[in-house]
Amino acid sequence: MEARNISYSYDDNLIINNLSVALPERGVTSLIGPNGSGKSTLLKIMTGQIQDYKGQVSYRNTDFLSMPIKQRSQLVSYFNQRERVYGLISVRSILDMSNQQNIDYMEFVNYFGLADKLDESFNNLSGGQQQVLLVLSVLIENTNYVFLDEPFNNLDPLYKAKLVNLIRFRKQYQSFFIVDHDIDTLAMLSDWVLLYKNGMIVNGGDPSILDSRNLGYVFNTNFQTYFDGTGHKRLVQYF
Ligand SMILES: Nc1ncnc2c1ncn2[C@@H]1O[C@H](COP(=O)(O)OP(=O)(O)OP(=O)(O)O)[C@@H](O)[C@H]1O
Repeated sequence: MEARNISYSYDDNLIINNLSVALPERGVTSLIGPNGSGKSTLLKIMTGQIQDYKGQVSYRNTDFLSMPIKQRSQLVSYFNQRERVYGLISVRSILDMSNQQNIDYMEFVNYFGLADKLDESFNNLSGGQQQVLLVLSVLIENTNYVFLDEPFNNLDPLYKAKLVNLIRFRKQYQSFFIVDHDIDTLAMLSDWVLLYKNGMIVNGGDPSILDSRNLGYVFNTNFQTYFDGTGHKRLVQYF
């Protein structure tokens, strides 16, 4: 899937500036950049929720917006917790609504320990449980491309580890495009990292590009990198 020469403005503010990106058919690509810089906007463009952009989003050389809605919804799914609030709807109904392919989702429900919550309303879940449920409802859509906007928000270390491991398993079959501010988690999970600033991708490569110099440039603040006991490069922000 490819976005080519994308530009987008809200009112007269240019948010995305002639950006091009190609996503592979499998694996995890992450997009890292400052608050309010346009990352969610880019995801909305690539998933067809914003359509009045300049440039083109295509899948195997076919314009994405020209595809029938059904085909688009089998190709891409999108998660953004801020935009999914289900109030009194039950956990089971939320999952059933997403389950267009009739898969047995109980394995996922059990994996996240939500089996006893199936008949609870969305409002009665904790923040982390709501987050996990919503990511899960996107995963069971089982699309080729999965766009996740801040999937690790509100997750405790166990939930985070479970979600990371689930994505690691599923990336063999699907392509994930993830926006998040949890840089340490993205460094361990991603196959490719894109650094984003001022409406443009300013750097891209494997997670080794997440060093103090590149991140300092993107965020205008200070980072230090070090190697942990397992030999993984880790990153800390210092103040
Ligand atoms: N519907 C809208 N109308 C007008 N301006 C908007 C709208 N949505 C977003 N913006 C503005 O566009 C800019 C980019 O927003 P966006 O949500 O894409 O940023 P982001 O990089 O995802 O930020 P964050 O990391 O804080 O989630 C912000 O300045 C925001 O205020």
